[in-house]
Amino acid sequence: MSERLEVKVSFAYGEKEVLREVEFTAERGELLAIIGPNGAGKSTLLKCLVGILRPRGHVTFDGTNLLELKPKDRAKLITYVPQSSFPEFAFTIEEFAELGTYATRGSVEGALKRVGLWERRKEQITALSGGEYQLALIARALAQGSEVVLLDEPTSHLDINHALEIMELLKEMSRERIVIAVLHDLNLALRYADRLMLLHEGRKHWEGKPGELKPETIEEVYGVKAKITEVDGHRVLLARV
Ligand SMILES: Nc1ncnc2c1ncn2[C@@H]1O[C@H](COP(=O)(O)OP(=O)(O)OP(=O)(O)O)[C@@H](O)[C@H]1O
Repeated sequence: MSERLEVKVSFAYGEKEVLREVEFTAERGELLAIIGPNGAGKSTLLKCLVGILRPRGHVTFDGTNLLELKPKDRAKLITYVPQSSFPEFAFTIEEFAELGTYATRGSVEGALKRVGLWERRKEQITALSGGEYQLALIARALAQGSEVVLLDEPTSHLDINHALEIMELLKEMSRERIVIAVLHDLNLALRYADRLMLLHEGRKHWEGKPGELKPETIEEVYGVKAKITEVDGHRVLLARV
């Protein structure tokens, strides 16, 4: 088994071309961060990977083009955690985690324990704070048991403590699967990702390890002056207009 995701996709909303031959690979054991300015196509890319949108091209895992699979078969291999918005329906935390297509009792228990919500499983999902709800979303993805987990801005709306907690969890999850997260916080991306892919106007502008990102690349894409320095062994990005 190659345990590798190979992607080459293009996508248009009607006449509007949004992704242009975006090509990359991701390996098991890797946390890949997708970064880029607003409107670059990051969310669209995740939706294409998971099959919510139908791109041109291929999304291949271990030699199988996921785009050709039935949704149920695809769900075994790839899971998507959307941008956090609170559910309108009344579920308990446990029922919510069971919503994944392939969740089993055992996998739900393991997932809720992993994110620290097992003791609260009988509470209503609406009783959770934003950060806790994000953990419940991740538990639902974990319970599904997929090889590839995609997350759209998993740390948005979270305080720094909860954001770090989520990133630590993603890092741990990535040891035995492929985790791909859209991140707006470049410092979290620099600190936690094994690799970064920078999208700009629907194209892959740059790809590399956090240690390889140059301030000029940030300036080209975001239009801000950037400085990258090191604090406690981590690369830190400072930006100014
Ligand atoms: N349903 C849609 N119909 C038409 N255009 C859309 C649709 N959804 C997104 N777009 C457009 O596609 C482009 C890419 O949007 P997308 O949401 O993928 O970007 P993004 O990089 O995730 O942005 P952000 O960081 O602001 O969330 C934008 O120009 C957006 O206006």
